[in-house]
Amino acid sequence: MATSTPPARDAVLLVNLGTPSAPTPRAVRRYLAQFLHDHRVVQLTRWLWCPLLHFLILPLRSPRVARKYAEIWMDEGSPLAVHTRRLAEAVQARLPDVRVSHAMRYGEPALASALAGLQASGAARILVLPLYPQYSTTTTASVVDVVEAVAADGDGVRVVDDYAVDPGWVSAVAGSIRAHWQAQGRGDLLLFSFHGIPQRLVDAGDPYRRRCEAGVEAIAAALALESADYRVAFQSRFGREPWLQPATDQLLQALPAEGVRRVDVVCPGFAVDCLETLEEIAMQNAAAFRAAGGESLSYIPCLNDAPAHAEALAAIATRALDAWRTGTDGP
Ligand SMILES: C=CC1=C(C)c2cc3[nH]c(cc4nc(cc5[nH]c(cc1n2)c(C)c5CCC(=O)O)C(CCC(=O)O)=C4C)c(C)c3C=C
Ligand SMILES: [Fe+2]
Ligand SMILES: [Fe+2]
Repeated sequence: MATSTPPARDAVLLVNLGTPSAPTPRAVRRYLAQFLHDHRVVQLTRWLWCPLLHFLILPLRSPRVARKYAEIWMDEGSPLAVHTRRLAEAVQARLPDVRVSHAMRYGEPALASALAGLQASGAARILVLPLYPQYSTTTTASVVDVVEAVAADGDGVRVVDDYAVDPGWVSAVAGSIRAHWQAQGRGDLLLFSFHGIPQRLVDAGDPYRRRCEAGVEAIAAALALESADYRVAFQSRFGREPWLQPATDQLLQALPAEGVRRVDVVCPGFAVDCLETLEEIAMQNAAAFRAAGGESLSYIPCLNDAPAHAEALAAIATRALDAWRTGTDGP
């Protein structure tokens, strides 16, 4: 008699930011509209922000950003979508007794539907693992907003809030930098570039900058780096208000005058490669660095679906699920 596999009682849902479904102005506009209506991302009041967004930002930005997506688009889709899907498969291979899937905060597969689907399938424990190593109100808290809206009492769903100094993840990032240096040679300086956020949010208590710096310290220690060997900067500024400093693009253009001819750039805030790493860093900033007198910018890819990354995330999920099952952590 044929037997069917019982549904896994525990589930892990990897959640990434999201990305357009196509490199076209229309698809980019749809994605940006959802993203930029999130009050965790833009805090302006609706009556001020909506006219600006609908009549100025979306019409002007969507075609320009669509051209950038077209430059990095893969045969199977947007790099962020492709790498996130492959990462989820790699984590699943390491957790045979748990159902692993992925969802996006903006766009598809939608986080709310993925959660509702897991609940309907009878999963007893759903562990949401946002693919943001460093907690921020702009990213992780926005995932929590959706979780709380779908699982009103929080019962059966938990969220990992941060893994900025998790030893497995730190060792995976350090290992990827070491491997890059072995294969490509080492530059004069290593730049850690993180996505920025408005300085105003950090002043109001967002721990993001501290979490980025704590992670850098741990990675630098794992690589036995001296403080002169590396710098930290923040990229991808959006809007006019002050964002975290120093800005990656400005720092890169100042480095040649300080005698830095070859720079290595790693982006440990991004779990997988995306527009902000492949286009902004590896294309745009690399060209600007050379134009400012630098010789070469060597981009160190994100962990993507590397075995060490999948192992680190699987271990984080296993620890959280074990603590949940045995009641050895708080709710
Ligand atoms: C890794 C963490 C991220 C933080 C923190 C973050 C904050 C943040 N982002 C914007 C605005 C935009 N970000 C855009 C792209 C984008 N952002 C992240 C991650 C973080 N954002 C990723 C992974 C990506 C790439 C997505 C992809 O499809 O590859 C964009 C879209 C592109 C563009 O129009 O330039 C915007 C807009 C704000 C305002 C913000 C904090 C307040
Ligand atoms: Fe609106
Ligand atoms: Fe962003």
